[in-house]
Amino acid sequence: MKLAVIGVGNAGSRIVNQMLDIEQSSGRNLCNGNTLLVNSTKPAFDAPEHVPEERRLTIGDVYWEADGSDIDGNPDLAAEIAREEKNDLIRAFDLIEFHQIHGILVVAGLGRGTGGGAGAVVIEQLKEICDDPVYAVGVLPSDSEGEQSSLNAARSLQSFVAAADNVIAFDNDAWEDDDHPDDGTPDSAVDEAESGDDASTDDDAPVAKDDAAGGDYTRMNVELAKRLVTLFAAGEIRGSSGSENLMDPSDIMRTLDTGGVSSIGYASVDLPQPGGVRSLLRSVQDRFSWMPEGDWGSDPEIDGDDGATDAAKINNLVRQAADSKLTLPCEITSADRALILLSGPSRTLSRKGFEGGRYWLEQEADIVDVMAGDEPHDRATELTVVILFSNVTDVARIDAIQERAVEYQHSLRTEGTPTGTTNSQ
Ligand SMILES: Nc1nc2c(ncn2[C@@H]2O[C@H](COP(=O)(O)OP(=O)(O)OP(=O)(O)O)[C@@H](O)[C@H]2O)c(=O)[nH]1
Repeated sequence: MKLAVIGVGNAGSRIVNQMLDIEQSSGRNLCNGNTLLVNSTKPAFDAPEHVPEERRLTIGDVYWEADGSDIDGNPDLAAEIAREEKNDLIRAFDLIEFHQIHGILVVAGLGRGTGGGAGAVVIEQLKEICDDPVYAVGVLPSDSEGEQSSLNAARSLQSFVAAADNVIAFDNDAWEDDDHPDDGTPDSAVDEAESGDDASTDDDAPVAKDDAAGGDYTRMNVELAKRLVTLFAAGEIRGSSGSENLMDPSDIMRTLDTGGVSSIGYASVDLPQPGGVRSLLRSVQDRFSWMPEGDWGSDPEIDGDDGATDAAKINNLVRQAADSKLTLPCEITSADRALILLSGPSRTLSRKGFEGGRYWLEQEADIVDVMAGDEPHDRATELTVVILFSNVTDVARIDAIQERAVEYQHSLRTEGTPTGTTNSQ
């Protein structure tokens, strides 16, 4: 699938930048340069910067010059400024080659001002000028950010859901937790680790908390970006061979057609690598992407000639992805639709295992509409399963944010003074 990706606010800008970093390193072509950042300040990046200067729009300059204030956590002011500077937004949208893409992804953090406030206006404006679906990624603040952040997030999430075709959510609260490495790790993954299998759901690794300037979020941004790029760029790998079960953009669009809030699960397993001359040939080929995929004869060690083992591995990986820490932890049985993507070298993509995993998910999550597709990636060193759960409705974290927001709003009305805190980036 080809998407234009637009980051709004600091979080949105960093996550989009991280997506582009992964797009480049994984050899996928998700957006073909169709990127844009919209912000009220200059964001600090946690990866090499991939969005050229001319694709970065700064809003609100006139305000700051006039009265010295800035958005500083106020989504209403951010939305007002974005509406007033609508013409600049529309001019910036001209940089997007709409004929090249299937949809647009707007990425923003919802706990403060610019992402939640201006982000909603960006989505509304895009919906007015193009017929392609506009999806959003909404990052929910962690509990420690205080009541004001919960109120901002509750309100912004509502406007994102109303304006966008679907909102994929990421819960900082669930992902920042490095004190409890077992939190969210599925029992199956623990079993695997104990039995020596190298399958991983990536959620058992601690989240890095280094410096300011977005450094606290580096690990989270990588995890989120990896899931988004693997899902949306399925089939956009340079030099990948065809497959009868190839993931089609229309399947992803149909899955997201439900509207509402969605969540992503992910699991991967390393594959044994070839040695000797085969390895040398492969590394030469990797350096020169114009070289055709080599067929150097079969190597039973990596070619997965044991169909039963491959089928079991894939079946197991689907279960692990469903049980993994989701971008937004939720009750998967409350999803309307799901989509399973399997990515890896074509020789390891066992149809039987995939169908088994799909059947398991249908039963386990009680979802009638489970779509599935694969992405042959002959240079991949791992087998990956991504599951998209669309329109999940049983989400404890969203309930908690809404409750906290209502209580805070009530306290503002009765006491008249804010009791929450807002954190800057
Ligand atoms: N996952 C992730 N979350 C972030 C990151 N930066 C900030 N956040 C979250 O996103 C929310 C919004 O923060 P920012 O993006 O810095 O704020 P903003 O939208 O630019 O708004 P203003 O600071 O008011 O201009 C915060 O409440 C955090 O929960 C990031 O790099 N990654």
